[in-house]
Amino acid sequence: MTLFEKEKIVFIGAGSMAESIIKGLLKNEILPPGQIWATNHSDDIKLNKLKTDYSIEATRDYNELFENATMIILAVKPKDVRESIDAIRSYITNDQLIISIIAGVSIDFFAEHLPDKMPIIRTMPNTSAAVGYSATAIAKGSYTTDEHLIKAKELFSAIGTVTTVEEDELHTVTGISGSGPAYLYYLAEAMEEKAIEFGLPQGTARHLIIQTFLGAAEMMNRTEESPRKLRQQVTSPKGTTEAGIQALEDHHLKRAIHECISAAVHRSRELEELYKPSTKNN
Ligand SMILES: NC(=O)C1=CN([C@@H]2O[C@H](COP(=O)(O)OP(=O)(O)OC[C@H]3O[C@@H](n4cnc5c(N)ncnc54)[C@H](O)[C@@H]3O)[C@@H](O)[C@H]2O)C=CC1
Ligand SMILES: O=C(O)[C@@H]1CCC=N1
Repeated sequence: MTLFEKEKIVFIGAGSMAESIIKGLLKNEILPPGQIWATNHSDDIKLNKLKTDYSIEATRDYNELFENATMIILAVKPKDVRESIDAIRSYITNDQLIISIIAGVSIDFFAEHLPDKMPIIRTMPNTSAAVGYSATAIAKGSYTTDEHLIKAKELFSAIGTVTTVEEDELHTVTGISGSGPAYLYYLAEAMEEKAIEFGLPQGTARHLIIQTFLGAAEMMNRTEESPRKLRQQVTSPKGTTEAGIQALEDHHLKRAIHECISAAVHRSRELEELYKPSTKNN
């Protein structure tokens, strides 16, 4: 018997992250499409697309949606969290498992709005889930058992790596790996723009950038060397890299990156404040 043989997983908020996770679950045959259900607020096109593309079940009939549901994955935007919790509360019992992928919103917030002793797990995946490369971090709540944790880890392993952290560490995780793909795309965007300006065909530039990112990531993965050491190995005295890195230093890029991560972490903490238990101030 597989770990998920008796599970019915319900996605609340069938948007892009839910789709990425669903894709990973099906690709890795973690559970069959018939055991995956999804709903969203009003995006009929997306709901129908999920049904057609992945053969999963999709409905806005909550009686049908929650019938025999065992795991509920909350995947709405933070701004929609109160409305979605209000809508599902009466269908939830504490023999189910709640897993949130919502940035910033605390386990305590969900606990306050759901039945007593509710097992709740909070996670932070990233969009690379769509290709099986998410760096997901996972934190448990007070009523989460080892079995819940094992199941959640198995589930998110289908879309990449899983790292267990304390809940408070999820703010930093969000600033690093949750938002991280966007920082790297931003860098790729800038590199591609300049390559094209200097006359490289877009396709050539794209390939070279992708391979450079993959190669650098693989070097970090396979060697024990620090990123600083690896950077120094590229940098010949009076060579091209030295000239390039000097321009980055002149423009304080490292400071900008530090500020970027601080801003993202700060925003995650702000979201937690907005959705503190017993507040209605969003
Ligand atoms: N996009 C990303 O890179 C990542 C996002 N997250 C978190 O994942 C969550 C979802 O993000 P996305 O998938 O990008 O957003 P999205 O906008 O693509 O999906 C959200 C979905 O929620 C639905 N929705 C809104 N209100 C609802 C309600 N009351 N009941 C049911 N469904 C409702 C919307 O119709 C939409 O389909 C967010 O909370 C975000 O913090 C986490 C990690 C990475
Ligand atoms: O931008 C956001 O709020 C979400 C959380 C991490 C990545 N995207």
